[in-house]
Amino acid sequence: MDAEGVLVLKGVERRYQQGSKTLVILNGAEFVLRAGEMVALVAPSGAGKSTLLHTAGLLERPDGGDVILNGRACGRLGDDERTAIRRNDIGFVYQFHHLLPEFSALENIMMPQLVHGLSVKEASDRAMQLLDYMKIGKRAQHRPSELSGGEQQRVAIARAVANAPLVLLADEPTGNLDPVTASYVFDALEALVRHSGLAALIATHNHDLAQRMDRRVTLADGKITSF
Ligand SMILES: Nc1ncnc2c1ncn2[C@@H]1O[C@H](COP(=O)(O)OP(=O)(O)OP(=O)(O)O)[C@@H](O)[C@H]1O
Repeated sequence: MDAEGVLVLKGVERRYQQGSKTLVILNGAEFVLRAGEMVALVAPSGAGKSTLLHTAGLLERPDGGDVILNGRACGRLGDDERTAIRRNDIGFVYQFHHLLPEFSALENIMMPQLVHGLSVKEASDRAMQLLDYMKIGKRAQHRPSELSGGEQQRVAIARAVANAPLVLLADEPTGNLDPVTASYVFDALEALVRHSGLAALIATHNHDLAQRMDRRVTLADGKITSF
């Protein structure tokens, strides 16, 4: 691993073209996420939080600079390599759960593990363990539509960590929940991250949740700063 951190952004640039206008979203962004660390990303709407998470998570390619995961420079790798790294090393949680509607909670969590080459028994055991850990073991056979919003998000979180990634990236993981449910879901997320020693970067508008993380960063003028 890079001695500096599990995820390192070095001078990352990201621009979008809107007609004749160039929007500069990331402008030499520097960031280090260390193993076991939970960092809150708090910034106004439109500041570039999703862009940052997508670039750090190899869903988008930086226009300049580099994203270094576990010591490996990933910015200029080909699509296949980026996809493989994403599958193995990065877990994503979004504001909306994006679970597959026709599959049960258990099956949704098993899916990435089966793609990863685990046997059905191994994947099922691990998925059940995660559901129990998230205190929704009794909901294992329910489809997403049969779960509450908070339960759906717990399943999405369990799915994101099922492959034991190095880094968890979350984009407003509780943004769609009422404050009480958000707090419970965050409890479960935090317990899981702490228990597994994952490094996590979590975008949130919720200042109470941000306060519970190890440190807080923001985005201003395309740069990442602590506050
Ligand atoms: N594919 C794209 N093409 C053009 N502009 C884009 C694209 N994606 C994002 N943008 C613009 O880049 C800026 C940053 O967007 P981004 O979604 O990263 O912000 P955000 O901080 O996550 O916002 P929110 O909190 O509202 O989700 C916005 O002005 C957005 O309109």
